Amino acid sequence: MALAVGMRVLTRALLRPWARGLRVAPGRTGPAAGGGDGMRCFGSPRVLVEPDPAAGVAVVKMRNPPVNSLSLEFLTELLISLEKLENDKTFHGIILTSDCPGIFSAGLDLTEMCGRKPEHYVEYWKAVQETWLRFYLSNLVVIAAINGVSPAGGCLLSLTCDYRVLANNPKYTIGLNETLLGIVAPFWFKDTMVNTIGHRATERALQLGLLFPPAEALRVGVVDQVVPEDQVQSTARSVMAQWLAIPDHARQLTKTLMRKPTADRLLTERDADIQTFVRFICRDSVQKSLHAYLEKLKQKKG
Ligand SMILES: CCCCC/C=C\C/C=C\CC/C=C/CC(=O)SCCNC(=O)CCNC(=O)[C@H](O)C(C)(C)COP(=O)(O)OP(=O)(O)OC[C@H]1O[C@@H](n2cnc3c(N)ncnc32)[C@H](O)[C@@H]1OP(=O)(O)O
Repeated sequence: MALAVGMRVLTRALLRPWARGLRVAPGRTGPAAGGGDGMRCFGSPRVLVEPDPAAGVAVVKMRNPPVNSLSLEFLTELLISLEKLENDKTFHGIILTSDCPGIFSAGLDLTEMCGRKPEHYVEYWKAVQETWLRFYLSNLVVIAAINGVSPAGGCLLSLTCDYRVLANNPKYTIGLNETLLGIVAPFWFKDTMVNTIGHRATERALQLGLLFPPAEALRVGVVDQVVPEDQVQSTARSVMAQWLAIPDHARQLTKTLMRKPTADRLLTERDADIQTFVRFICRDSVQKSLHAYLEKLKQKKG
């Protein structure tokens, strides 16, 4: 039932005008296609997929410049790429990384949550929920090669992965900083963090909106490994090899066992969660905070 709802969201998304023609952009043979068997890169305007069929792995590169903000279009393209890889028996794992220098993802796109109509907020939030559910419950091994800053929704996306490798650069902070924007991380953002770093550390991190630099992120457990910047991709590949060496059915069932209770909570409260989001985001005070935050980002340049 829940899966059917998810499929409907995805199908509707695929029917949108801007989603048409996203299917497979003919590409070059991927540099990541180490097997050299000629399988081509594919993807969409904002998501580049570099397949390595010999290894059963695909590198999924987010390229929604300047900051990989998670707009409705971008989320839809990510979902389409994930679904395509999940439906192709060649692939057992994906490495999620960024094509935007210094930025993994700036999180949810603030322009999707500012000055829009309630119907838009409903549509956007459905896509955010769907992305979380799909990545969190994916049967594939998903490893995040975090090669840039990763606040809020960017951090959440990496927390849906099975393993996080972060580049050792003090600028590459990671965390759920929603409170700094005057907004609140929904319960499933919070639950994902609790499942990763525990209750007390999450309570502190979320209330203070902490963005952890690499050493601290490693200490608290937000990431699993910190490596020199030029070793992020190779480390993600070695970690992937370890994970793929485990019998797939046993690993998948164990992942489901660990994650299903958390996902089920959103699946059963999906509509209520949308209503909560829309009510919250439509508040004048919240809109003011978000506008002010966006303005501050823009003025930073001037
Ligand atoms: C009562 C119970 C309630 C329960 C709760 C219910 C509902 C919950 C309600 C809401 C929850 C919603 C959850 C949201 C989670 C999020 O992800 S919010 C987004 C948080 N993201 C951030 O804080 C990051 C902001 N960005 C930055 O800090 C910097 O941009 C950067 C990522 C560090 C990069 O810096 P850099 O100097 O390289 O670039 P610029 O800052 O110059 O940015 C370039 C360009 O991009 C625009 N931009 C940046 N981030 C975003 C974004 N997230 N969305 C949209 N646009 C973004 C920036 O404005 C610049 O634009 P330009 O000036 O037009 O070029």
